[in-house]
Amino acid sequence: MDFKMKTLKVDGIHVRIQIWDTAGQERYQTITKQYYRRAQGIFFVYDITNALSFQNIVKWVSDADECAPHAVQRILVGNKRDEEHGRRVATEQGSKLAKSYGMEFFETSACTNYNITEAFTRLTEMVLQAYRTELKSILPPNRDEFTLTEPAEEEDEYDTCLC
Ligand SMILES: Nc1nc2c(ncn2[C@@H]2O[C@H](COP(=O)(O)OP(=O)(O)OP(=O)(O)O)[C@@H](O)[C@H]2O)c(=O)[nH]1
Repeated sequence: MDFKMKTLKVDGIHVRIQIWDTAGQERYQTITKQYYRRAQGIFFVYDITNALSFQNIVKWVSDADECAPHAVQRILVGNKRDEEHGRRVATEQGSKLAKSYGMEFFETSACTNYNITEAFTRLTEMVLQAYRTELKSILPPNRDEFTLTEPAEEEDEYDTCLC
């Protein structure tokens, strides 16, 4: 299980997000489910060059449905967009599946950084929207903006991709 912190500025608010990268292997499934319980947003990520990873999304979504809070925000991601030559899952298949779940859909590349910030920003926006009522209750009066935490001076970038 990988864990990272990242500060994003979304809708004028500095939001510090905790990112948990859960293990994809079957044997860790019980532990992985524990992490869904406190999740506010989930990316379901498959590899566009691996049809099996796309088929497995159904299982991840069903686990999350079982364990995650009702208000959890979800986005489907097809990663490795830089490997177009090895593509096994068409963009349309991804967007169709996302639509069937009522999710937004991004194709990304962790290698070239394609759509990474966009996907994280969008999920953060969706979480802020979903938890707006709770957020308002902690906003100081007469403030249009609220810094949930000060941005850290230096933070890790997203995982470096060794590909
Ligand atoms: N070309 C390319 N390779 C990538 C990309 N993202 C990850 N990889 C490579 O894919 C391999 C698997 O990446 P991981 O991040 O370990 O994948 P994972 O889904 O977290 O794997 P689990 O730990 O089993 O859940 C590594 O060799 C990465 O370098 C990408 O966008 N493009």
